[in-house]
Amino acid sequence: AHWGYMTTNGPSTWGKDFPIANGERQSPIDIVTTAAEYDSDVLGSNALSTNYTPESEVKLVNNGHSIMCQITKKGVLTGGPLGKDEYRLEQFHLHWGAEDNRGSEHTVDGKMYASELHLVHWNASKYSSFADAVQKPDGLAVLGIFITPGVACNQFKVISDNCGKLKTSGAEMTVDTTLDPTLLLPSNTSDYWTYLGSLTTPPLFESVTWIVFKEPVEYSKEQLLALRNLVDSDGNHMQDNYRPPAALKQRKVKKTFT
Ligand SMILES: NS(O)(O)c1ccc(OCc2cn(-c3ccccc3)nn2)cc1
Ligand SMILES: [Zn+2]
Repeated sequence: AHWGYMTTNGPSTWGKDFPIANGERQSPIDIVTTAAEYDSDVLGSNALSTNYTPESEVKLVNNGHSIMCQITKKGVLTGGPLGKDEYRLEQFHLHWGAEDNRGSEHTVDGKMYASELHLVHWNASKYSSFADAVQKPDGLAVLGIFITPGVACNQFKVISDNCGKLKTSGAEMTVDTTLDPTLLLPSNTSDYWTYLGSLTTPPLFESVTWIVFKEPVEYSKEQLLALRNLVDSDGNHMQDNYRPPAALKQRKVKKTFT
């Protein structure tokens, strides 16, 4: 049966079809803030930098386990733990709960946020495409942004206002409006945790350099409700589509702030 987030096909069953689920660098993780190591050279050498071109139209897909925005413009992420390599923005998507008290994949000292936004990039300095990079240990970089209920996020409106038209799995649509991925980021992009991990959904490839921002962004209650009204590939409400934290094993989490 197709993997999902229900009792019958959820994260505890993924190891059957994807043995790497119990691997050495799985994601997400619980970020233990006191154990994270301040690493000035991650910060010092060159600050993390994003250079995104605003999308002139927004391509949205309900892929059965999340809502995804496919990126067509050139968007580059480099610096910080990525060094000189340039990672190209491929897509972004989210994970969320049925209620505000859960929904993020990474947790901070055990705290779960209502949702988590993932901006997925692939290493264009070393590989020829996302498909080529997706299985390489330095193939991907994902920005993790925590979402907490509050004021509406204007840049996210194009997604939340169209969830109603993307109800069922496989639904796609193109919205004729601009979207600047930079405006989906928190105001503080200097303070983050970073560690080597994996895709948080099957095939769980261990190819991701994770960069999780300390500062959450706010979405309105209505925007969070719009996500919860989506329908997954089994015809159920798409909710609680998050993987719980995996074992840290022999990894260190670095931080750029004291
Ligand atoms: N949640 S997350 O940000 O960690 C995250 C990010 C990206 C993901 O890609 C799924 C995927 C696509 N492909 C693929 C393989 C070959 C060709 C084309 C696509 N393989 N896995 C999954 C989870
Ligand atoms: Zn994700």
